[in-house]
Amino acid sequence: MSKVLVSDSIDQAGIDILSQVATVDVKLGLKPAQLLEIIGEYDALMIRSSTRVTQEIIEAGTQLKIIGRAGVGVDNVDVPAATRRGIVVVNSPEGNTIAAAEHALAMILALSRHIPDANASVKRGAWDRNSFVGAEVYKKTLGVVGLGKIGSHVAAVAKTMGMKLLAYDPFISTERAEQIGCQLVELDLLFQQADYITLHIPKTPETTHLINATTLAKMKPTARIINCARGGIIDEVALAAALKAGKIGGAALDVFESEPLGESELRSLGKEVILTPHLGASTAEAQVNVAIDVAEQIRDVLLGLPARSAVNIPGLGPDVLEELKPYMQLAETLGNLVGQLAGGRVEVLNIRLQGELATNKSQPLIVAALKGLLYQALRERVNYVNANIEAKERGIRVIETRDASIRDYAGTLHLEATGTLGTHSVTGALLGEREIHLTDVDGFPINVPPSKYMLFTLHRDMPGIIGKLGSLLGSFNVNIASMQVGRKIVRGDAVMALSIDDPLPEGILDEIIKVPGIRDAYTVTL
Ligand SMILES: NC(=O)c1ccc[n+]([C@@H]2O[C@H](COP(=O)([O-])OP(=O)(O)OC[C@H]3O[C@@H](n4cnc5c(N)ncnc54)[C@H](O)[C@@H]3O)[C@@H](O)[C@H]2O)c1
Ligand SMILES: O=C(O)CC[C@@H](O)C(=O)O
Repeated sequence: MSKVLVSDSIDQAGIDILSQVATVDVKLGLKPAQLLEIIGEYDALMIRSSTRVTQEIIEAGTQLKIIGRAGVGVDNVDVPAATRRGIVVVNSPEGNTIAAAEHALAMILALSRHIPDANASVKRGAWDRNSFVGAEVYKKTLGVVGLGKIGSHVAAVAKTMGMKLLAYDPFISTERAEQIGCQLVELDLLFQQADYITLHIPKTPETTHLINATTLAKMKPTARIINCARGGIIDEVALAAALKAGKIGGAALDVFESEPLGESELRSLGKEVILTPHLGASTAEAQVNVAIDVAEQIRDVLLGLPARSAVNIPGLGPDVLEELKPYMQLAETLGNLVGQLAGGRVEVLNIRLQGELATNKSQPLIVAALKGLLYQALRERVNYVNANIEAKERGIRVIETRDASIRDYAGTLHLEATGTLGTHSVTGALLGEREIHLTDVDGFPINVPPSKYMLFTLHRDMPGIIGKLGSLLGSFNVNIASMQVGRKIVRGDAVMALSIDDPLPEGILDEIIKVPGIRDAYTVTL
C-alpha cells in the first residue's frame, strides 16, 4: 500500500479520502532535518504553508510521486526541483477564494469601525464611545488591485454596499472589468482617488514593494490599505512610517514579508492598524474544500490517474505525456517569453504548429503555450486545466494554424502575441530530443537556448554597439553568459539576445535604450 505523509494541519475530510488508498501518517511540526530523514519512505506528501519542501527534501524523497498543497500558493515548494524529478505538484486554485475575499471585506469594515480596538476596550471593562467613531464605506471609492478570482468577489460585494469601484489589472479587459462593475484605471489614478485600496495580486518581481514610500505618498491622507494577498507586496517599513506621519489613514494586513511576523513597528501602532496571522483561507468551509480537492488528486495520482490541477505536469495519460513533454516545455517557455516581450494585456495569440507538430495530437501544446503566456499574470494559479478558460475570460483570441511542411527542424512552434503595447513573436524548436532553442525573435533568426534571465534589444546593426552595451552592463555589474545577434541584412535592423547571470538591476533598461542605435530593450525571466 502507498504511504502518504501529511505534515501540516489538514481537514479530516482530506485524510479520509487519502486513507481509501494509502497508509496516512500525520506528523505536524517536523523540523527540516526530521522531514529529510523520513521523506524517503513516502509516495506522497500533503502540506499547507508551514512545511518548506526544498530541493534537498525532494531529492531525499526517492519514492515521491506527488506533493499536494492544500491551498493556492506553492511558494513553499521548489517546483522546478520537483519537475526535474518527475514529481507532480498539485494545488487547489479556487478552494479558498471566497474565504480570502470575505477576510478582505471583513478587514475593510473592521478598519472603518475600529472593531478590534473597540472590542478590546469593552473586554478591558471600559465603555468608551468617543474614541471609536468610524467611517462609512457607502459611497466611498474602493480601489481593487488585481481583478482575478478574489478581487472580483470583493468588488461584487463592495458594490452591493454602495461603494464606487476602481480597478487596476493590466491583464484584464475593460469589458470584463465593466461586467464586474469596475472602472479600469491606471494605478496612479487608483492610488490618488481611492478611499480604500485592497490588494489581490500575486507576489512577483513586479509587485514586490508595489506599495512603497513613493506610492504611499500618492494616496489620500485618509486612505486605508488592505493586504490579504501576499506579504512583500507592501514595504512594511515604509507603511509604518506613512501611518505614523499621518500620510495615510489606516492599514489592515493578513500577510507579511516574513511569517510569522517578527519585530515590527506595525505592532506598536494604534487602532488605525489591524494585523491578522495569515487567516485569509482559515474558514471551516475553505479548509474542507482545499483538503478534499488536493486529497482527491493525490488519491488519483497514486492510482495512476491524472491530476486535475497540476502546477507542473499536465493531466495527460503517461504515454502521450512522455511523447509530448519536451514540446510542452517548449510551448510553455515560448508562451512565457512572448507574453513578457508583449507586456501589458495580450488580445490575440497566433500559434503556428509546423512540421511534425502539425497534427491534432499537438492540441495540448496550445494549452501549454497559454499557460506560459498567462504565467506573468496568474503565476501558480494557471495550470493545464484552467489555461484555456482563463484565456477566454481575459478575452484573449487564440488563432491556430498548422503547416506540415518540414523546414530546418522536425517540428517548430511559432507564437505571435498582439496586445495593448504592440506585437511580438518568437519561434522555437527542439535540438536533439529535448533541448529547447529559440530560433527566431520578432522575425530575426537566432539560435540560442533560453536561460532564466535574458535581455533582448532591437537595434541598428552597426560597429561598436555590442561593445557599448557590454560596457554598460559591466558598469552595472551584470555578467553576460552568452550573446547572439540576429539580422536579416547587414547594417539593417537586428535583434540581440543575451543570457545574463542575474536579473537586471532596476533602471538599467532606461540606460540601455539611451545607447545610440538601440531602439528597444526587453528583459525577461523564464
Ligand atoms: N490571505 C490568504 O490566506 C490568501 C488566500 C488565498 C489567496 N491569497 C492570495 O490572494 C491573491 C489573489 O488570489 P486570486 O485567487 O484572486 O488570484 P487570481 O490569479 O485569480 O487573480 C490575480 C489577478 O492579479 C492580476 N495581476 C497579476 N499581476 C498584476 C500586476 N502586476 N498588477 C495588477 N494586477 C496583476 C492578474 O491578472 C489576476 O487577474 C494571491 O496573491 C493569492 O496567493 C491569499
Ligand atoms: O492557510 C493557508 O494554508 C494559506 C492560504 C493561502 O495563502 C494560499 O496560498 O492558499
